[in-house]
Amino acid sequence: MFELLTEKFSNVVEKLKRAKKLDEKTVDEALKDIRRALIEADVNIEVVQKFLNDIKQKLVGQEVIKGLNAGETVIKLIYDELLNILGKEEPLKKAEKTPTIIMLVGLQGTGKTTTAGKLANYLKSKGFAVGVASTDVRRPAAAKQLCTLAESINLPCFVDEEEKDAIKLTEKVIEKAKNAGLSYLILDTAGRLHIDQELMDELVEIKNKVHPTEILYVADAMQGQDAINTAKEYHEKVGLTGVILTKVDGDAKGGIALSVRQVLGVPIKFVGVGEKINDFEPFHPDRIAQRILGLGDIQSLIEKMQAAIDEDKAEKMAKRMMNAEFTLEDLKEQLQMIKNLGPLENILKMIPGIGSKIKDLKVDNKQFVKIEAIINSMTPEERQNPHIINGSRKKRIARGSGTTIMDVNKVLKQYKEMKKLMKKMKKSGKMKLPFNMPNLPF
Ligand SMILES: Nc1nc2c(ncn2[C@@H]2O[C@H](COP(=O)(O)OP(=O)(O)OP(=O)(O)O)[C@@H](O)[C@H]2O)c(=O)[nH]1
Repeated sequence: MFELLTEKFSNVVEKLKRAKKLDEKTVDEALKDIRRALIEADVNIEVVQKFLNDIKQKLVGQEVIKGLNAGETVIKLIYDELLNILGKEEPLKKAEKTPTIIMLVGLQGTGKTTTAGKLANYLKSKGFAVGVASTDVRRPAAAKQLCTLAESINLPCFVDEEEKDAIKLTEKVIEKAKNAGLSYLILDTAGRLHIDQELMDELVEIKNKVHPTEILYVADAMQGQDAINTAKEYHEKVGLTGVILTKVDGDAKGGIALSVRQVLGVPIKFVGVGEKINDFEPFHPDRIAQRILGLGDIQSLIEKMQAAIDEDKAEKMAKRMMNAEFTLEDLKEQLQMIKNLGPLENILKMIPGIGSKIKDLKVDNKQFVKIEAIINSMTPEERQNPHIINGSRKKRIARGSGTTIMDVNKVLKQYKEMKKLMKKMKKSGKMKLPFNMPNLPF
């Protein structure tokens, strides 16, 4: 979702890094490029204006920061401003008395029910006793969908198909949930295709009845500014405490993520990154800002790897990458590890410097299997020293993997490209980020 922003911002960053001094022309050009990038990515126009004004103001009288050159100083300001508009990371609040009730609201089809299951699963993975409940009396199928999801992850689901009054239903399910000794209850509410006064009244009544600790608006990232406008109405009528952005894995332009905090004044708390129950993550503004600037997201990459392999191995692998010691053997090992982590592109995007080049490194999932077969057909020596792979070796590898010499060449080229980038970044010191980035493990 951040590809467009990453591509454009990385260009700005590259230009700034080459700038010798902070003259008006350099800064104006950078700001113009940023403005274009933000508008193209569908960022709310007022947010764009604020972003540019704040940077301009900070630049007035700005001295070059010690240890950085002129361009890096501007990059640091842009990073700070990105963090500013994305807002601070805010974890879920907890109620004084259990269960903490998290009410999910939003239009039909945004992924609300799926998100209720994902959030419950996420909290369960943190060791909490969690349950889900539905207050939708008009569409019994929605409650059924929620219970099927809950069943698949062994969590209790509180529904009452006989009850046709949403408020009475809410009272009943809350009572049941309270007796179940839960830490969290996720309350999925009814959705509509459009904003509807009757539904809003119902939501307000439910809110007053159950006093939820969190009221999270589930927004479909693909709907861009429309989703923000709808969220605004929900916020005015019901009062939101946060947003969950779904379908971030799609080709949404990313502007919505940069607009929510400023327009609504509430944080994005989680993002949905796929259709599966585990495709769900807390929203980390600092990591997103790094990713947008083309600085990668090593922290998320390591966390993803840790989920699939042991910690030592993940750290060793990341360090090898940071030192540009990356061999085809490493690539093969990574391919095996990340098979369960979704499309390879999503992983590559987290590697510093690769996010912005991702278009040149397109690896689709069919290719994924092919790459593995090709590397498997190499000898261990060839994997460590790919430069020894000559014409006859290529022929043998292609035959062994059921592919063509062209396919083998492609893998070697992609590998070389990755290695080149890592080397370049190591040399330019970009791996050691030019300023203090929080949360980096090195
Ligand atoms: N790619 C992707 N699809 C998602 C994500 N979250 C939900 N979906 C899909 O979006 C569709 C709608 O999700 P639901 O959970 O049924 O949506 P809802 O808002 O509850 O809609 P109703 O149940 O119709 O009220 C489903 O096909 C989900 O699999 C996500 O993060 N990424």
